[in-house]
Amino acid sequence: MSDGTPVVVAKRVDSGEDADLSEISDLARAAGYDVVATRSQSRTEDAAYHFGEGKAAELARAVAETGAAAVVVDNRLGPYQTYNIGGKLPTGVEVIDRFTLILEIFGQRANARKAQLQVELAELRYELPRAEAKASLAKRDERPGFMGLGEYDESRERDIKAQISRIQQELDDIADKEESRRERRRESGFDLVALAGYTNAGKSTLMRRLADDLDVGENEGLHPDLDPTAESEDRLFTTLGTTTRRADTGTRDVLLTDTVGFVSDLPHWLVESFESTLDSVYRADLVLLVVDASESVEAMRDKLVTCHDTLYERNEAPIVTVLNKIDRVDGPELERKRAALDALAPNPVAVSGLTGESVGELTDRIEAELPAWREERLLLPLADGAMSLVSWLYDHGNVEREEYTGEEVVVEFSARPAIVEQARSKAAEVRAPAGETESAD
Ligand SMILES: Nc1nc2c(ncn2[C@@H]2O[C@H](COP(=O)(O)OP(=O)(O)OP(=O)(O)O)[C@@H](O)[C@H]2O)c(=O)[nH]1
Ligand SMILES: [Mg+2]
Repeated sequence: MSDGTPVVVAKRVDSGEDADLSEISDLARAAGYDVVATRSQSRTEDAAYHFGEGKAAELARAVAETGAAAVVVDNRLGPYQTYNIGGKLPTGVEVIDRFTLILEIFGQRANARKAQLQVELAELRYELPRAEAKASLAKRDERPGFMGLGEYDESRERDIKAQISRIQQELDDIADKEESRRERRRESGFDLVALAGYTNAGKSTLMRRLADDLDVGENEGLHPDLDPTAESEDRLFTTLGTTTRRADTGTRDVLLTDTVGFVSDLPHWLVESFESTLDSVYRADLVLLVVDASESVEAMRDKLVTCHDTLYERNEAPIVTVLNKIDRVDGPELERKRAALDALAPNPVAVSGLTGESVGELTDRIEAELPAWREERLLLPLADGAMSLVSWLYDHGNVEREEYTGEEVVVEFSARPAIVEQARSKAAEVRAPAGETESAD
């Protein structure tokens, strides 16, 4: 849709030298736009135009010179500011703010039903205050078609609210199903580890490095929703949905989930719209917070703060910070960055997902940080069911010893506490199968 469409990118900062236009340009390119010009301004926000009125006129000239079809603004624009800037531009030229742009990218990449619903929900939440503004403008000035949203219609706000609650309901149902799936996976002895981090930090690359090469058929048999692929590209928001693969970290059976990256300056409602996707992070047993260590300390710090803010309220799991891309950083520089970021990223693991360097240290650390397993020893008669219990223990925990002595078998194993409880009742069942107990009558 927007492939190759020329756009002008603009950004305002309150003070200081030049605004950094690199991330917003990357986002525009990720949406498929061709960035043909950039403009920035350092001044306080203008109530009417956001930029100074002179800068708004300069944007219009840049559009005319380059034939751009839209102006992409990195700042948070109010509905009236969007309208006023639009009024300066040649007719038909759109004003796109940071959130609309991100929603556009998400919309293009949303394949699964859940992702589509989340994008739709975010779009509606974005539209609601604008529909309200449009209503009041229409009443005041009788200007129909404000911001290209179509004719003002009395019932539009009510429609939006009804759609929001319908989608919210459907997403809640999906979230419930996913929560029970996480519980089933835990009951089957898996630990759930999630990769989180800023977009483009290298999560998907690390995922492929950690995932064991179980063939897909076997993967599918175990868990129909496991996905063998996780794309990587030097592009923002390559990953949108969630991908889960098995990883062998030594003794534990880990299911590793890769998901959407974080990005700064997102309004609350946008993050909320992706809540059920982020649940795979919030409800994991351990979170690996991936940071691109090849960037400047300042960029790393800003991105870490964004990640912590996103995780802060709802995350329940311990966090291990992973400094990634160390193939691009020399030893002294890495040490300097590690020290500078010590407060935000205590005791990090430094790896390269691309070359595999130090990935072994990471798997050791994963094992060390996962919730502790309990040790247990069971003595079973060599009766019906004993062998299937032993193989169940192999599937759900870590069997350390298995010894046969004539009529009995001794198994020593470790597993998560819930599994140990289940094993005990299964063992009681083997010793005295239901219906065959002597005291039955
Ligand atoms: N040099 C180097 N490049 C890496 C490393 N890990 C990832 N990259 C590159 O960084 C870019 C982003 O990697 P991805 O794995 O797609 O990052 P991501 O965090 O999944 O990104 P999104 O899904 O877009 O949020 C790609 O070009 C990777 O090849 C690394 O350890 N070293
Ligand atoms: Mg990715």
